[in-house]
Amino acid sequence: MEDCSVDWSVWQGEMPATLMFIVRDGEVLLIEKLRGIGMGKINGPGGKIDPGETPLECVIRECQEELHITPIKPVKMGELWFAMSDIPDIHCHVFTATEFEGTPTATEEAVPIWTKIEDIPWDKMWEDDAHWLPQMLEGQKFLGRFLFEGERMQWRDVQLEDAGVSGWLIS
Ligand SMILES: CNc1ncnc2c1ncn2[C@@H]1O[C@H](COP(=O)(O)OP(=O)(O)OP(=O)(O)O)[C@@H](O)[C@H]1O
Repeated sequence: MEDCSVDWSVWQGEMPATLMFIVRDGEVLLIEKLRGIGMGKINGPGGKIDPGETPLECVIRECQEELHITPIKPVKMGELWFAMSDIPDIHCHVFTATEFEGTPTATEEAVPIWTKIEDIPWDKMWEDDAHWLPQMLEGQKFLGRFLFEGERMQWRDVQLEDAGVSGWLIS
């Protein structure tokens, strides 16, 4: 991979966002995203953090809005730093949970898809996902930094456990 043109030591995401991956019985709750950034892709529920909201508050609200469920005791597992070419840079906080209230329901924003971990459809997801989601689903915390040109990943760096967590911008 070529050198990265981004100076990550001063990088600040312009758009704070969240993602949630609920895991139960060897399956993960994914969505087909019907609108917003990454429309048409498979991802976890999540979205932009509203002004005054914490990442935890945001990820719970987005699960309620997109799937009509409330995750219980979400755990922050990682940060994703996306330097983008055509949209603002995204600073995403990634959570997991094993319990939730409600029934995952299709909405105007998302269609829920329970997926066996071994059947995750990488070719329908953002390119970076294959470089941190498997590790996270095995319980490892992480910091992933990625440079995108449009929808194509140009550069990546993923740090696991303490090496990653110590780089988080928000604990
Ligand atoms: C570049 N590689 C990427 N890999 C994995 N996930 C990515 C991603 N780039 C963006 N994402 C996620 O996509 C959602 C966008 O937010 P998005 O749905 O547009 O926000 P929100 O639901 O608030 O949308 P509306 O403005 O209401 O349409 C948000 O979870 C964000 O973390």
